[in-house]
Amino acid sequence: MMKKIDIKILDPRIGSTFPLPAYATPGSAGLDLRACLDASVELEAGETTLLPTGLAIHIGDANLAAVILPRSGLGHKHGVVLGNLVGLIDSDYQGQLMVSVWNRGQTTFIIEPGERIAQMVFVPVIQAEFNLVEDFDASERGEGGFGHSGRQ
Ligand SMILES: O=c1ccn([C@H]2C[C@H](O)[C@@H](COP(=O)(O)OP(=O)(O)OP(=O)(O)O)O2)c(=O)[nH]1
Ligand SMILES: [Mg+2]
Repeated sequence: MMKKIDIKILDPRIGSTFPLPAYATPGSAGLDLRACLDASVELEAGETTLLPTGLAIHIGDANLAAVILPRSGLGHKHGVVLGNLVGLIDSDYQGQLMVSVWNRGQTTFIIEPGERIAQMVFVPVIQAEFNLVEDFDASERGEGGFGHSGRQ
């Protein structure tokens, strides 16, 4: 199912020099986000930097959000992941989409203008209304967690 999401172009190069985010294949879950840069950025080993995308979206529906995730090739081969591990875009956020990139690798990584540096996935959200109770209805797990059931 496709859903219309309002998008604003903040940098005139978006839509010409740098393509708008688009699904690469009909089955893609993620839209690649590009670094909207004037010049390449050298990200030294261990360094984190915040990159602009030149775009803003307004999701405008509390039952939707977007998450920004690493690209697996960048993360696995180059150690370039996200400084916040996962970015969460609230449905009422109207500012520029920013990507925090962290070079957790051992070597400098050069980010070129327009490079696809992360991906964004729209996800359904349910906002909870808390129902205060003294005791929960019993469940099979109860309070067991954190490896409670062993490793095999
Ligand atoms: O990778 C990210 C993460 C967040 N945001 C924007 C959208 C999001 O709605 C807003 C706030 O993010 P979050 O709530 O995770 O950050 P915070 O540190 O709690 O900031 P705030 O006090 O503004 O909520 O920042 C991005 O552009 N990129
Ligand atoms: Mg917040």
